Amino acid sequence: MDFPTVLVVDFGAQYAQLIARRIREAGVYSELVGSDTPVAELLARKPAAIVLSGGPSSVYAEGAPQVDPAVFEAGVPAFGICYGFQAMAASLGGTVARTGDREYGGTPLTVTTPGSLFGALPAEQSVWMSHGDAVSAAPPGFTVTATSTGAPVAAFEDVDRRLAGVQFHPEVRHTAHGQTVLEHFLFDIAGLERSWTMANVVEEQVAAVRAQIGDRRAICGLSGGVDSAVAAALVQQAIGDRLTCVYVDHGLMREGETEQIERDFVAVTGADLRVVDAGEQFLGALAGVSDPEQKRKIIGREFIRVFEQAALDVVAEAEEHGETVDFLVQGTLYPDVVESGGGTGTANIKSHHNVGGLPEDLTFTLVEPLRTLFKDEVREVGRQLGLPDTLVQRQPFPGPGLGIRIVGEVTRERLDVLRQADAIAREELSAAGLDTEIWQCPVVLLADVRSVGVQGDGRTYGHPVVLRPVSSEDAMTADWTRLPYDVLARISTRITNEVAEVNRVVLDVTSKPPGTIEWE
Ligand SMILES: Nc1ncnc2c1ncn2[C@@H]1O[C@H](COP(=O)(O)OP(=O)(O)OP(=O)(O)O)[C@@H](O)[C@H]1O
Ligand SMILES: O=c1[nH]c(=O)c2[nH+]cn([C@@H]3O[C@H](COP(=O)(O)O)[C@@H](O)[C@H]3O)c2[nH]1
Ligand SMILES: NC(=O)CC[C@H](N)C(=O)O
Ligand SMILES: [Mg+2]
Repeated sequence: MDFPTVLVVDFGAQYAQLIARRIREAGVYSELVGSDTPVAELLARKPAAIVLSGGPSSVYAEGAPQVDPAVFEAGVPAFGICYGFQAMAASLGGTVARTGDREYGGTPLTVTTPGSLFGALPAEQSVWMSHGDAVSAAPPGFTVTATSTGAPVAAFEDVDRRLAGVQFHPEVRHTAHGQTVLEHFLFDIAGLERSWTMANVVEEQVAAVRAQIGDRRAICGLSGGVDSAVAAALVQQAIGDRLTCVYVDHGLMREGETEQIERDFVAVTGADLRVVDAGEQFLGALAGVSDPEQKRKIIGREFIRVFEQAALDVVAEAEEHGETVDFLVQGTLYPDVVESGGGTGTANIKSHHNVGGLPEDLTFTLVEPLRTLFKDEVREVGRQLGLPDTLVQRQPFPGPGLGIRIVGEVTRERLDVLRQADAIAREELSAAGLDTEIWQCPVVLLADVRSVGVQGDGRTYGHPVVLRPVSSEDAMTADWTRLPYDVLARISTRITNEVAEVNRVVLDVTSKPPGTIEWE
């Protein structure tokens, strides 16, 4: 590790990676490690500090993951959050119990002793809690610095030993002063300094990709989206023209997408791009399939089949013979990984085509330089690489495309209907200047639902489309965007007038959680 690194020990929280990301935001490099990592291995990495994450277990339960006191004896600064706070207390001689006073969501916190963790922050503040257990007695040597109704010991610190912890979640935005508390730990208790920026990611990843691929060849799945554009630009910097980009037109794209990629990406980067028309192949494989997970796996598999063929073509054209292309570059981000159940002990919410949807017989070695990052971090990497805002600020569009926005079987006719409705919604949202305000706005066709309408004095029996405008910072959580009524009205009128099969437009007003952004 070249930069002082804070290791976040992941006890199985959906949001553990958020902690690492907030630490990086504070200017200190951070990575996750599994909670089963042996202490010796942990310490051998010479972490600048250790943060213990939240998690679903109860420390006093049999088999619950524990923290070896050796971690604290080694003199490494440590910070516990929620479960990590409780595990720290238990390990150092404090007590943890089920208090019966659960706290979920926004909770008032009273700072009893400002100390180093709270410093000049207000004595009363709102924090985000999610616990049923609580520390009932702090370990010897610690000062209790805050309290809440359900957590008599809601924060503690032992500045001499450079140890501290909190029951609440400083990493979530809903905790008013969360980032400041985290920074107080990093800078005032652990004594670290700001030593890292997104520019370091570029340097470090370019070097890592160079070491991984060497003088061999790679192909990159390029979608025209932000993540693959940034991944491709980064790998291009590492291996130059030994990278071939492959854009798969799987027939599930939106209107104008294929033309746009040529214009935006190739013009800017001069990349070697091949466009593969695989519409027949994908639609054939999806025929008769309605189950979302099955669709995702089929799409993930067909993508790989196309990449395999493209790799053979690249080899056939290459001057040196006997070569193979063994590396596949993908713009995989951390949310794709965690939702596919790829975090340490996290649930499978949906199989993203590029992670959980990959076929078992995958022979490519994956190159995923953005795998630990969140979208806004990737946008920053893109800017560092000199990509223009038109590319870097694009709204996300999922790899499986309109295939997971048709609830029911995917057919060519249904895709045409959805494509028209989607184009109208996008056109009106752009015209209203709302593109930067919304994260993305999926338009979903409820192909198996019909409702009665009246148009031109006649009866219609058509399908509804759903508008799903969301605001988000990183796609891990989202809220539905309060679009102006007149914009909604224009979209609705135009879709029902211009798309013959659609006679109803509905608005999705669900946040994430409980809903996900895409319907499938
Ligand atoms: N049509 C496509 N052709 C080739 N590769 C694709 C295609 N769609 C997706 N991929 C691959 O799958 C990865 C994940 O897709 P995803 O949609 O998450 O990222 P993206 O399209 O690059 O960015 P964005 O999130 O902005 O849409 C991409 O980074 C890319 O490597
Ligand atoms: O490349 C992708 N392959 C997928 O299989 C996939 N599924 C969801 N998404 C995108 O991920 C973000 C979170 O979406 P969800 O709330 O629906 O899980 C949103 O931005 C979604 O558009 C995908 N992107
Ligand atoms: N979010 C957490 O880390 C929860 C910790 C523990 N399971 C509790 O309920 O108190
Ligand atoms: Mg995409």
